[in-house]
Amino acid sequence: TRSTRPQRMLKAVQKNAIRGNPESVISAIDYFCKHSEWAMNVGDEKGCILDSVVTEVDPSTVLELGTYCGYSTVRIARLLSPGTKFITVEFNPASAEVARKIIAYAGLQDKVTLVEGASGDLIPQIKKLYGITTFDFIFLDHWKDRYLPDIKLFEEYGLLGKGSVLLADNVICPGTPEYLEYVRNSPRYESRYYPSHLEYTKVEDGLEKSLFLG
Ligand SMILES: CCCNc1ncnc2c1ncn2[C@@H]1O[C@H](/C=C/CNC(=O)c2cc(-c3ccc(F)cc3)cc(O)c2O)[C@H](C)[C@H]1O
Ligand SMILES: [Mg+2]
Repeated sequence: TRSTRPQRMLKAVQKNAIRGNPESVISAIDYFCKHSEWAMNVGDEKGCILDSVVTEVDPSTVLELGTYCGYSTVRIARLLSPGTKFITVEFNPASAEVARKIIAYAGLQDKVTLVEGASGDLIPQIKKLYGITTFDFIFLDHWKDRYLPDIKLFEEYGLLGKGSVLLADNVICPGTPEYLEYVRNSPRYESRYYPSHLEYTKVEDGLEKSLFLG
């Protein structure tokens, strides 16, 4: 049967990247998306903003919602200090399998815990299952209508501490209007918009960084 786009992306990584070299894995995926098939990775332009926020926060605990093929997982994991706890959540088994292979090809499998399942099911159990009290950095890149319900779960289960940083992809395209309205109007967050473009295109998009004030 015909391969899937994530499988073709994995093949491109295995063919064009150097095993154990995260930069080459990132470049191989960006090249594939620019010259072969567009895919919904955060991409190189927004990826640089992601890199700068991760570097600035230098988190001890990280959560990513929506692993997809692992592109942003590799971008984040390559910047983390040793001993950082990084959990990424993906509920599509086929995506999770491709992501595991791409993360492993980059040599970052020991830095990442990929959990297969739905964020809504996992979030209430994270303290118990992983011994994490609060997250220093959270990257939201899953279904856009789930950003708001999930941030409310973070609050409900006490997973945010003073200074926790949330970074949300696609706040313009496809857009996350309810989430934006919430973080921009809630007195519990200080939000800032980083203008950019939809991955591999000239379409306007951007990232919203929200600092939890406690
Ligand atoms: C239980 C559900 C919630 N809990 C969940 N728990 C765990 N994993 C979850 C959950 N919800 C979803 N996922 C996983 O995350 C991935 C899904 C990611 C979704 N991303 C987009 O839709 C998007 C679209 C465009 C775009 C822009 C313009 C266009 F023209 C076309 C496309 C651009 C972008 O940058 C985008 O990130 C993966 C496929 C899916 O299995
Ligand atoms: Mg995205």
